[in-house]
Formats: sequence, structure tokens, C-alpha cells
Amino acid sequence: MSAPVLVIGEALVDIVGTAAKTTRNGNGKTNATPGGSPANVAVGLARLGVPTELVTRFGTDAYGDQLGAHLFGNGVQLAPGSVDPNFRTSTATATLDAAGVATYQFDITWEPPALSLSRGCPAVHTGSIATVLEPGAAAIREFLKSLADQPVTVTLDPNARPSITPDPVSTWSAVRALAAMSDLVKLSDEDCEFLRPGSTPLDIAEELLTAERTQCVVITRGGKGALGVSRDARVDVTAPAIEVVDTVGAGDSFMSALIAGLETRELLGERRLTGLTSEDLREVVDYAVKAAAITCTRHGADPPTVAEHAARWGA
Ligand SMILES: OC[C@H]1O[C@](O)(CO)[C@@H](O)[C@@H]1O
Repeated sequence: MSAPVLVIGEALVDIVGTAAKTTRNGNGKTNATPGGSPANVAVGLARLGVPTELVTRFGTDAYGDQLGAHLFGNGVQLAPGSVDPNFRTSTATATLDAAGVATYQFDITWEPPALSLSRGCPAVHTGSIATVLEPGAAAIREFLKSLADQPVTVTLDPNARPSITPDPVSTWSAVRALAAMSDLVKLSDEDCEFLRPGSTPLDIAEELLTAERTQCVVITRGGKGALGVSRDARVDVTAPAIEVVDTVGAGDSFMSALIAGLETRELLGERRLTGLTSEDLREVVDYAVKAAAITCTRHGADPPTVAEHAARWGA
């Protein structure tokens, strides 16, 4: 079996409710579901058949047990030190608007166990709060630096959360520094509006592609689909029409499917996306858009399996 993709970052519990219903025990209409962008990406990868290891940290409280069962049940390997009895499991309160679009408030601390690269690991994925909240963010920066000469592909999803990083200017400069150490960067149009107000997604993609290492930038555009830009290709993929239940974890499903699609095409590892054609880019972005669409039709961060993807959209 091939070595697992390594995913680094928060695993937490999402407490999801509509604006009037977000109190934990208020009217019983909230749902506590496993979440955390990197944990969601790890589950999405495993469900798409990609062996995956997650480096995270959560406790042995009731929420931690829920997370552990979820990750284990989906076949995600947990790196040593990820479950810590002295740690209180983090939570996010996601408030849904009338269109099912979530905004988040967090109760989170982030300090990962030791980070190391195993032999043959095809890709390292990180992003979200884990890359901006200290002290863990510094550990991730150092780890990404150490990967500069390693035969591994690095992917990043900044997944900006303004309640954690309210200042767009300093957040964008942190994102740019991490992006420059990544081969693939995925952002959402919401990230773009917050981080670079007034710039188009294409401007942002081109700005990030000026970094020597970065080969590809993909920007999701909600119900409109996604834009993929590489050094020599640009694709615009439309999203299928669906009934949105909520958008929680849709971007994470997208990210998993993007990595899974690149893995299938053997573009990860030391390839670092070299030789990615316009056709490859269109196909992987299309696969990712369709994975995200499935997640939007379900409650919470619930990415599809290979079989569910094929059943809904064809193989
Ligand atoms: O990690 C930050 C938050 O983002 C999500 O992954 C959705 O993208 C939630 O599950 C989590 O609470």
C-alpha cells in the first residue's frame, strides 16, 4: 500500500444551527458534528480511497470521543500524540443564514504534536486555523520550510475565518508566505473577498503564481463552480444545480477531491504537479466541484465516498 497523505491541523466539533438556534442546549435544534477543515479533508481523502494520516490534537472528553470514533470509523490514521487526555476538544459554533451559508465562532487552542515526514509520503496538506493560530502555526511554518527539498507535494487551503484573524492585511501576508511554500493553493471566493477586497479571483491566482514553487491555484465560487489556474492553463468549471442543505465542509470536500484527483494522475510526490495539463486541471476541478456539491446536499461536513461520487455523477 502507498504511504499516506499527511494532513495537519485542527479537528473539532461543529455545533451547527440557524441564526435563532445556535445555543448548545437551547431548543434542541443544533447538531454537534465532527469538523475542523483539515480533519474534514482527511476524512474526505480516506472516503475517496486515499490512505491518510492526520496530525491534530483533541481530548478524551465526550466531543473528543465523538471525533476519534468518526476519524477511526472513516479509516483516517491518527499521528501519535493527536489524542491527549489533558487537552479540551475545540469547538466551532456555525450559524447558518437562510441560504445555508455558515459563519463560525470558535473555542479553540492549537498545539500539534511533533511534525515529521514519512518516507514515500505523496503529499502534505494543511490550512485553516491551524496555520494562523499560535503556537501551532509556527510549528507548521517551520515544518513547511523543512519540506523545501523533499520529494513531496504541498497543498494549502487558507480557509480564512475572520473571527480568528480579523485583519485582512496581516492575514494575507501570512497566507502569501505559506502559499509560497506550497505547490497547490485552494481558496474560496469568500476568502478572496476578505483577504484581497477589490481584486478578482484571477488577479489573486496570478499573484500567488508569482511564487517560484506554486504551480496551481484553484478558487471555488460557491454555486457558480470553480476557477483553476496553472502556469499554462486556465479552466472555469460550472457547478451542477443542487438543493443546498448547508455549506459546512463543502470547501473541504472540494480540497480532498482535488488531492485525490491529482493522486490518481500520479502528479503528487516529487512530481509536484509538473506536467499538469489543462485537461487534467479541468478533470480534477470538475471532480472536486461535484464532491463539494454532494456535501452541500447533506448536513454538516459530510464528504462523499468514491461510490457515492460515482453513483451521483457517474464514474
Ligand atoms: O476548521 C474551521 C471550520 O471550517 C470547517 O472545516 C468548514 O470549512 C468547519 O468544519 C470548521 O469548524
